[in-house]
Amino acid sequence: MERSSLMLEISRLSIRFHRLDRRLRQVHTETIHNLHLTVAAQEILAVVGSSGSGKSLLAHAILGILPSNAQVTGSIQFKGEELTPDRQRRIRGKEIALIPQSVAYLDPLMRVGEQVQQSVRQGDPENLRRKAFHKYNLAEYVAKWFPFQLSGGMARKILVSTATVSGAQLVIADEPTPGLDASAMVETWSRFRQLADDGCAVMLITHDIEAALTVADRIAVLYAGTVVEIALRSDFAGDGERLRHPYSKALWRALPSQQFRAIPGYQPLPDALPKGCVFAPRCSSATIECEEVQPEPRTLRGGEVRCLHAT
Ligand SMILES: Nc1ncnc2c1ncn2[C@@H]1O[C@H](COP(=O)(O)OP(=O)(O)OP(=O)(O)O)[C@@H](O)[C@H]1O
Ligand code: NI
Repeated sequence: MERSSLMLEISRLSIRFHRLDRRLRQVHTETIHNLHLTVAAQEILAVVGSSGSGKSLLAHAILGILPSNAQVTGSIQFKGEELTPDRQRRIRGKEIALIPQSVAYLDPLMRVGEQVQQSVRQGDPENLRRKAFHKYNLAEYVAKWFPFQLSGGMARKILVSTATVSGAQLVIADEPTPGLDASAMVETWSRFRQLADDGCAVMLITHDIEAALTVADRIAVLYAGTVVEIALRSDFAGDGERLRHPYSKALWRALPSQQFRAIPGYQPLPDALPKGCVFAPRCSSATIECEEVQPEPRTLRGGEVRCLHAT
């Protein structure tokens, strides 16, 4: 991918939490470690991973809204320049927009139409808000409502509309579709496609790999706080033979359409990570080396993989 078209470039990102244990000793848990990924303009990158794999933390790190006991190391670049805390504050909600996982992020004291209109930076706010409402079949009078009057699905539509009318160049959507009916879901995906086609970079965070495959160009597979593979959408086919990492293959084969072949075991918790490859304890092809060494990401067949044995 051409460097100039890269909107977001993350390398060696780690997030550690400090807290005191019962004996008032400092303990650290590393919830994201040595994570790499890129999102280019005109691209939808899906970040998939099971609950607790670090998806929301990744989004919050990019926006600079992690809790104060989180320590971030590594590099996050936006349009080729480091995202410092100061720059994050300046461009958040403007050049970079978040569709948060929780509808609790809506301002409870502001009418929802106003919330959507406030995020518009280019064009006529009311006109853009009306169009967004129309596409989502939201009645015009809903604009005057407060968040507590909305159903879960309506609140979700407001959140997506707020981000998509903002004119941001990078949109990060953290599980944007729970509570949406099928037609609203299709509308959301087509909005994201439209944004990307207009030059925006979209990062779609989801645990729903099938949903990701309907809309994403590339898929980053997150496991225990790190990206184990970046695959192309077309790699998720057949029996998963084109996928590079054993965990991605396992995710694919566990889907209902692929006969639910789940692998035994659990994703390790941040405070009990294995010494070597994070997936080694569950991997049927793991060797002694895998238990000792953390594999670095490497390019393979047009994607990326973090596995010593992938071919
Ligand atoms: N403020 C915090 N302090 C300590 N640990 C945290 C904090 N917030 C999150 N974590 C831990 O970081 C890990 C990743 O959390 P995160 O919310 O990013 O997961 P997720 O992939 O978004 O999950 P889900 O799909 O359920 O939304 C979890 O193990 C969680 O317990
Ligand atoms: Ni989350």
